[in-house]
Amino acid sequence: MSNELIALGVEGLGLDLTPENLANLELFLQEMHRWNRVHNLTAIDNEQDSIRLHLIDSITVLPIMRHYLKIQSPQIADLGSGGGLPAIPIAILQPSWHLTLIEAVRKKTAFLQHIRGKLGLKNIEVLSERAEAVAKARPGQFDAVISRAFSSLTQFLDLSLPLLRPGGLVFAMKGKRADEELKAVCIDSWQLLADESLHIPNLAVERRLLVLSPMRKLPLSAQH
Ligand SMILES: C[S@@+](CC[C@H](N)C(=O)[O-])C[C@H]1O[C@@H](n2cnc3c(N)ncnc32)[C@H](O)[C@@H]1O
Repeated sequence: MSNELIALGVEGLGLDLTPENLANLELFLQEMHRWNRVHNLTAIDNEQDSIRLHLIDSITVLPIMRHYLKIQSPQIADLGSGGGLPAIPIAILQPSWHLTLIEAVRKKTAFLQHIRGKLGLKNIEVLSERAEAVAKARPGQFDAVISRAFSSLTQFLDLSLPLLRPGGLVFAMKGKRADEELKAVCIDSWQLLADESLHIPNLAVERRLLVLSPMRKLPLSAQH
């Protein structure tokens, strides 16, 4: 695996990556492969697929997130982070954003802590907990919640709602079943702000990023 190999895919995304960014992304992938061999962190073991499917997929969301997250240092929760996607690549490329990685399986959070130290990522925290528990323990603390391959859209929205600050956003990384999943979402409770197609260089798979915001119900006294 080389910097050039990663650059081949990320060039097409229009992100201005520094040599340090590329070195850190590469180190992350190397560590993932190393831990995968021992702990089976992810299902895909082929290096080329891994680069495209995991890493590139995770950073294609960045331009859209940048567009919607206007504040300087948003607090973002990644539910069901697994081996660190999409949170680790985002944290590498956006050092001013703070990411909370929530993952229930301990061997995975051990890997995430290892990555935090290895890459010197000061802008992430790793919680070895179920998202349901964090939703209760830390209500209203996040400007955004994101997930990739975590749960159904409706379950993800239900879990995200208590975590969000007023004005907070949900970013749902989805594949071709997005339309079907959107039909199940209560339109009185959620507004779909964007449904963006993600283009992954050299790979013909349908990937989409849905951006949603909760409709806050007015208290009865404020309704006419
Ligand atoms: C299919 S993996 C996806 C991991 C990563 N987001 C990715 O895209 O590679 C789903 C992850 O969610 C975690 N998970 C499932 N339900 C969870 C919950 N309620 N709270 C926290 N983590 C959960 C699982 O342990 C697993 O690591």
